[in-house]
Amino acid sequence: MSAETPRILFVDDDIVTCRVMQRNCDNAGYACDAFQNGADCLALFNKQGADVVITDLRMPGMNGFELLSEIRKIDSEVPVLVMTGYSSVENAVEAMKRGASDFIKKPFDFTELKLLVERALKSVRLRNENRLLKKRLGEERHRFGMIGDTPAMQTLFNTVEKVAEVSCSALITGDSGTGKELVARALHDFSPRKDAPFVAVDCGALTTTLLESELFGHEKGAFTGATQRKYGLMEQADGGTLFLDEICNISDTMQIKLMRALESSKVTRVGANTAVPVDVRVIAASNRNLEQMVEEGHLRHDFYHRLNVVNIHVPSLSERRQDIPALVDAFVQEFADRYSRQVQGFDKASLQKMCDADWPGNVRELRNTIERSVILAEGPVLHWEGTNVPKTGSQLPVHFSEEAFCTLTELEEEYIHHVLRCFNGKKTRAAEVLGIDKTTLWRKLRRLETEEEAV
Ligand SMILES: Nc1ncnc2c1ncn2[C@@H]1O[C@H](COP(=O)(O)OP(=O)(O)OP(=O)(O)O)[C@@H](O)[C@H]1O
Repeated sequence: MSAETPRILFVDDDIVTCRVMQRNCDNAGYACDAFQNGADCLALFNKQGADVVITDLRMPGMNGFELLSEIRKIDSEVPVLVMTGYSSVENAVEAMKRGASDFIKKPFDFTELKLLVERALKSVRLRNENRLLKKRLGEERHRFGMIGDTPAMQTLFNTVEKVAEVSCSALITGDSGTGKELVARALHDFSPRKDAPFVAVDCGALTTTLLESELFGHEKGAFTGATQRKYGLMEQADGGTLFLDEICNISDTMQIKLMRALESSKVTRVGANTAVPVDVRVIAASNRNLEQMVEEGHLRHDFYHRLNVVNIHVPSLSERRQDIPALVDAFVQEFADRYSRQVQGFDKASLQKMCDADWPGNVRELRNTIERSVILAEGPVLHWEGTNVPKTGSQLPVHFSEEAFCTLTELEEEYIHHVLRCFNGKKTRAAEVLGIDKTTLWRKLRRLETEEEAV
């Protein structure tokens, strides 16, 4: 028997009908199990499933309607054909209402039944093919681990595909949370450099001196605290990709040093006399208008052009609202799995509100909103009121006292540390929950540390 042999479960309390049916099915090339009661059929269906179930309606014990309802609880799609010797319109209507795919009047000849079985099998085949096709289409549309069905995202995916092939520098622009880092990773993962490291540096998080030592490394004794040689990130990324995030925050001195390293493909560790050859592809990202920064003199013209060989712009979420339902679905699924929550998705009105909202924090903000909704879910259907709902006191995770007051700065410090503690010090997660980018969090923490040192 081949794996494609259709499996039929047949139920009729008359033993002769069962035997005839089995014989006819054998001859027709179906694998048929026949039962004289609904409970036995249900037990096997529960264990192995079937391609088609054919059941009589009037039977002692579990009748055909009850069997149909039980099967529908397990499988909402398997075709169930009902047979009835007491053919009445009411029975047929009732059977179809309960989810039967077809019905047949008794007595019938096998050729007649076979036609119905073939029709049912064909509809199952078509549905499966359709699903497969949709899945394939979906995979094509959701490329590089990114969701995006809109023309803007399809254009982006095509550009990523082309740019990934070559090793040129690329500048990724777009608002915070639009997915620039995902694009950078895709450029690396789909490039010939994919087996070498992808090294990301948050340029906004480090002072010029620290960034220099991070990027270029240093020799033992190069400065106080340099107790041993350190290989810089550029050397670590050798053969791979160096991702410079928040490039707009880099100082003039560093722009010059970095440009020199990129032009010569060599780095000089801090405190070293000789340069070491490196082969890195540089991808930079910024959420600021770099052309304007060049015009205003905050960014070097030559540095900007060195990075901007190809510009990949990631559109903000409000420019591609049609992607919101697919993103919502994917994030609901992701967080339902992660937090083991039995949730189906948002109700229609909430989904509409999500599609209409502005999402200044873009995909990151949408993702965080969904994560929160899934964690706090009170039932299988999620509900979202919108971003503009004022928070009541009880929703705030801090307790305010009428006797003791603190400054906003103190409150901010307290809250940042609270969130960091909740996420075991993980700054990326903390920044997401706080609704700020990583650089801003780093800056705030640096400011707090400096203030503590000064006390
Ligand atoms: N198209 C997308 N499909 C699925 N997830 C996405 C998509 N775009 C962004 N995300 C998710 O949104 C979050 C923010 O993305 P990412 O960090 O790449 O943004 P960014 O533009 O680099 O942000 P920033 O400028 O603040 O560094 C991440 O969790 C990312 O996985």
